[in-house]
Amino acid sequence: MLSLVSVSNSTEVGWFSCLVYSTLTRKSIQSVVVFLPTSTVAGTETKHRHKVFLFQGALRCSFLNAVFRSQLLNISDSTISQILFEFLKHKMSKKKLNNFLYFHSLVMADDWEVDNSEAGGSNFASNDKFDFDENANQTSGFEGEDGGTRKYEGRGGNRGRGRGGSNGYRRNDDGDDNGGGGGGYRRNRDGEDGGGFGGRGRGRGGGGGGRGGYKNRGGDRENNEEGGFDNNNREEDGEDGEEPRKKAELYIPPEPTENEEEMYGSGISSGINFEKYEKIPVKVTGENIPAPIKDFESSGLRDLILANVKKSGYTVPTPIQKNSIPVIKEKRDLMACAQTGSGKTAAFLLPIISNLMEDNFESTVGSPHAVVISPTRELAIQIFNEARKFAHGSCIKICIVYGGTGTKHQSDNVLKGCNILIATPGRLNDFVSRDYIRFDDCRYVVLDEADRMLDMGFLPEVEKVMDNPTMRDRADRQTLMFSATFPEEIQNLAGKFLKDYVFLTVGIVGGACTDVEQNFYEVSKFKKRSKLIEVLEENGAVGTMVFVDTKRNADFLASILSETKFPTTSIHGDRMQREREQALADFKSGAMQVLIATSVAARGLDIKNVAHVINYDLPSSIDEYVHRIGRTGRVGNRGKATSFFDPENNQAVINDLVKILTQAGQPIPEFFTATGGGSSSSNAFGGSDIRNNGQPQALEAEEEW
Ligand SMILES: Nc1ncnc2c1ncn2[C@@H]1O[C@H](COP(=O)(O)OP(=O)(O)OP(=O)(O)O)[C@@H](O)[C@H]1O
Repeated sequence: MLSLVSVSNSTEVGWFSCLVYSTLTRKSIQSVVVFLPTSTVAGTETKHRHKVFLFQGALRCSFLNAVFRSQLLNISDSTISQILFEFLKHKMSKKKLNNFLYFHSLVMADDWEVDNSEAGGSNFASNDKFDFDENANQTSGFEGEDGGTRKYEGRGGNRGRGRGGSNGYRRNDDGDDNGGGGGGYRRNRDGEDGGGFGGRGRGRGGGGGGRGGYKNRGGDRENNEEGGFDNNNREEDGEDGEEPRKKAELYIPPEPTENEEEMYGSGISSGINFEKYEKIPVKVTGENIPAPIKDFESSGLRDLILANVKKSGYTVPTPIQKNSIPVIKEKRDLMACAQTGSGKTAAFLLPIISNLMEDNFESTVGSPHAVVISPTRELAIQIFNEARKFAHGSCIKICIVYGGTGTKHQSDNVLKGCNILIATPGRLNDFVSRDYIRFDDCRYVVLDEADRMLDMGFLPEVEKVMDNPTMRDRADRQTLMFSATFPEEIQNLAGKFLKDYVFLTVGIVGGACTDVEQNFYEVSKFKKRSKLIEVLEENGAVGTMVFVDTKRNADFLASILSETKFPTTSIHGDRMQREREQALADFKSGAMQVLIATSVAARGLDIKNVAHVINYDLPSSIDEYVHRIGRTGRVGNRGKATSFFDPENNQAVINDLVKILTQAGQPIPEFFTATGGGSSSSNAFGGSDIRNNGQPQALEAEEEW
């Protein structure tokens, strides 16, 4: 049997020798073909050298990756062997080769090396004769294959995927899938045979598009929220330089709905454990703390808002709302922390809208009265929709500006009048620098997911906003910060933007939602993929969010799952904004059962019917874990989270996980202790008012948590 192994770049050479060694030691494997960018294979065990066939150069890597992945995509072995044969014989034309390079956009998943064990054996018939000639393969004639815009039109045989270019990972058995680029990974069962192997039928396959980042879209200067973020390990755009840069796309988002049913039907209905919120201990510290409200009716919110609250299906305020609403109404600054899915958005929007209605400030074009900043575009859109529903029927105008979209459309909206502006920081600063937006009238600055907004990734953008010459002094504005997690070091940083603030915590700072059942499996990275399918089979796939660490793995897994019975899409920072929104819409509507996501979707997103969150890759930060699993089990509903614990890579987070599990009353997996645990990042969660200025004022009896 001939086994195929490939490494894609020199950074992977480290694990390479071990891989080759372990591959070779498996008795059934007689030969290993190695495609390397350099001749680094020298370190391979010499006794196996006779079994190793070497090919050098990036093209070989791309090609073999393509072949390798083709196999996963169910191209028959005979097809692969034919391709390989042709290739090795130097008879393959560039045109034909391109046909297979189509797959390259999905072959670079981080865990791809694991496939060596699962799929590395290509099952070539042992009598396949390949004339391996290392030197003869040095010249490819295809260098730069990844640099330009690749066209993968019409060559079929390989199944394209997706539909209409909008969202990827869909099957299209009709073969008509011309839809504008960027969809990627389309399946086209009837792809035109452009001369490839085994192609048949008609239609246009391809699509590709790939990753590669999309800086400079529409001339935006935004940065931070652009690429999404992966737990502070943001993959830089075009990092591997192997794939074409995504074309800029002028995306104009659809107009928000005016249909009341849609507007008010978007929220999650409160669940069976909603009443348990009342038992969560609340602590408030600071000077002259306003008393909490008991219900919406006596909250002092304007009647119109109360009517809209009712239309939203809210009958009782959650603890964060009971305590925040009076603080904000009384024009105090606030740093607030409450568990995921407990209604923080309404806790700041309702009193701000009410105050603005009362104060009736004069409006100046481009000078909003309140600015809400969110770390991700999708969260900004969600807050925008929430604000629209609470302000519906009033004179308060809500606007949104966020990256990945046409600037003109958004600036036009802002210039039509804007009382409350929801923004991602990059686009906000871009608009400020173009003088579309000023902060002279800005009475409220809200940082949603405040700890994220103040961490290293976003802090410079936030400082830019706060230090803008037009920004009102902190004494003349209210600054409000909300999150489910608030590490002490971030609280320290936050202090400089706040004045005489109230510090409010519902439950334990950074604690996980107790309505989420948390399960763990010990899974090595080599087994994650099959485990994922097993878990989906067991639990049902509908409403499952799967978190992975890298954008490429998100794409890769989505493409693999789409080959199964689970309709799957993905969201991450390298997808076009149109695709991101479409992916979310498809997941929300149920058209897609599974959403594979990077951490760009970890915070804030409030999606109905998310039944299950799977951490395919456990995040290294416990806060990140808390946010991710908080996509389920919201407003008193029960949810389930399953995490794959990789003993090789996840030791460092064990102690923090143990604390989180203990606090949430969840069982601790036995293998946590068996594997010995790791060091805990001491202040990773928990905490109290860092000002330590006197006794916390317990507003409600403290109960066991
Ligand atoms: N008083 C209430 N009664 C019933 N439902 C509510 C109430 N307040 C908010 N909700 C609903 O609860 C859901 C979660 O609210 P929200 O998104 O504001 O949570 P959050 O605390 O901001 O969560 P996260 O930390 O994940 O951002 C939303 O669907 C919202 O409409």
